[in-house]
Amino acid sequence: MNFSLSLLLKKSINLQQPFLVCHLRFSSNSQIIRPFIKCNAEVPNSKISVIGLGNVGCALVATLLFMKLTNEIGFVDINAERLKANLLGFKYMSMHLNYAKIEGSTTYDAIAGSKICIFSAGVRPNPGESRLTILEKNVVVMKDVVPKVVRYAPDSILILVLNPVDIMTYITTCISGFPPERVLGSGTNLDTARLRFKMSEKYNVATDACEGWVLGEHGLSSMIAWSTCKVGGVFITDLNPKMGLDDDKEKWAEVHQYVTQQGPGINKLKGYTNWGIALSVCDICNAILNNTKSVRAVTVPAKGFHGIEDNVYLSLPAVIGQNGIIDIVELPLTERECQNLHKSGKFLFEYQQKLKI
Ligand SMILES: NC(=O)C1=CN([C@@H]2O[C@H](COP(=O)(O)OP(=O)(O)OC[C@H]3O[C@@H](n4cnc5c(N)ncnc54)[C@H](O)[C@@H]3O)[C@@H](O)[C@H]2O)C=CC1
Ligand SMILES: CC(=O)C(=O)O
Repeated sequence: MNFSLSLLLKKSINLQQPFLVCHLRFSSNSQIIRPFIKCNAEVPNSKISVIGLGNVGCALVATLLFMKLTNEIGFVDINAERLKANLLGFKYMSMHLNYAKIEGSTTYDAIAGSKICIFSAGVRPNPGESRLTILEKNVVVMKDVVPKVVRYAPDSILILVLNPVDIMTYITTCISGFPPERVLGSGTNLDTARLRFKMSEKYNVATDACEGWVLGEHGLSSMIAWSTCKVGGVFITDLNPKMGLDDDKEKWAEVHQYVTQQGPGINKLKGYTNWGIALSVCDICNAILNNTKSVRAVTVPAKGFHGIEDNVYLSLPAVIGQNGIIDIVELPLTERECQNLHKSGKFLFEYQQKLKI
């Protein structure tokens, strides 16, 4: 018991009236928390909203809370009951993690004024199916959802998670009319993490000692830029010039298989994936909110980079800050890597072209 509380209790036991006086003194919030400035509208906005509170959306909100990235979270879902249950769960969770204002609703006022809106509403592929099989269904969802987000959060930065994420980024850019720097896809940030994880296992070192990029589609046509892979600052191709090739004795090509099979593999085991993508997207949010200018592999319009001529959306390393995508890093890829990136672009562009938006 602290000193003032013990005094208060003593008084309340001995004398009825002083207790009442004390009680009245502290009954009004406005007297305890006294106004200091007239309005705090100048405080930078860090509200993050999630559209679609399923497996991914829930993992995202939980991770945002754990990371204490923002003190204002909004979310929307069409499933009112699940939404209400999760809203209560998150509110109680936030009590243990300091102050955070959390709003959840089936209507879009919950996301009003957001700095960042993350899209995870829609369907996921059935185990064993490609992400591209859900393209048309998720286009329908985005046609419904994006205009509402634009209306309620017109200045936000949009992050796509919904699959197939690269084409969804293209569609959202078209529907929203937002400038391309404010629409990005989680893309191969997750695949790049999976690559670096595998490298760290192989060399028995920390993941931050491993570099390297997975680029192109977030899917089977992605490619690993082997020439960029480093461990402890050393280019692996200096030690093994055959890295990633068919006659590579270290069989690095199997790491590409590993990377592309993680999503489908986890999906087969539990029906969905959520934890890795949640942290991957929170990492992008951190770069935006704190203007860190971190370089991450995210889905961007790739036309004009590496000789790509089609208006296709692919993952390339991008510098991310408070306004979204600031710059794109054009890596010095080998000819073979460039060809693989083009193949991935052609593959996605075929799907993109068939769409009616
Ligand atoms: N890019 C990536 O690396 C990853 C992408 N994903 C993708 O994220 C998406 C979501 O996956 P899960 O969360 O597992 O699915 P889920 O089925 O658990 O959640 C989807 C949520 O969207 C809601 N929803 C559907 N239509 C809506 C609408 N019109 N408006 C508002 N809410 C709506 C549903 O009620 C549901 O709560 C899938 O497309 C999945 O493939 C998942 C993991 C990783
Ligand atoms: C589902 C998905 O896209 C992934 O975990 O890679």
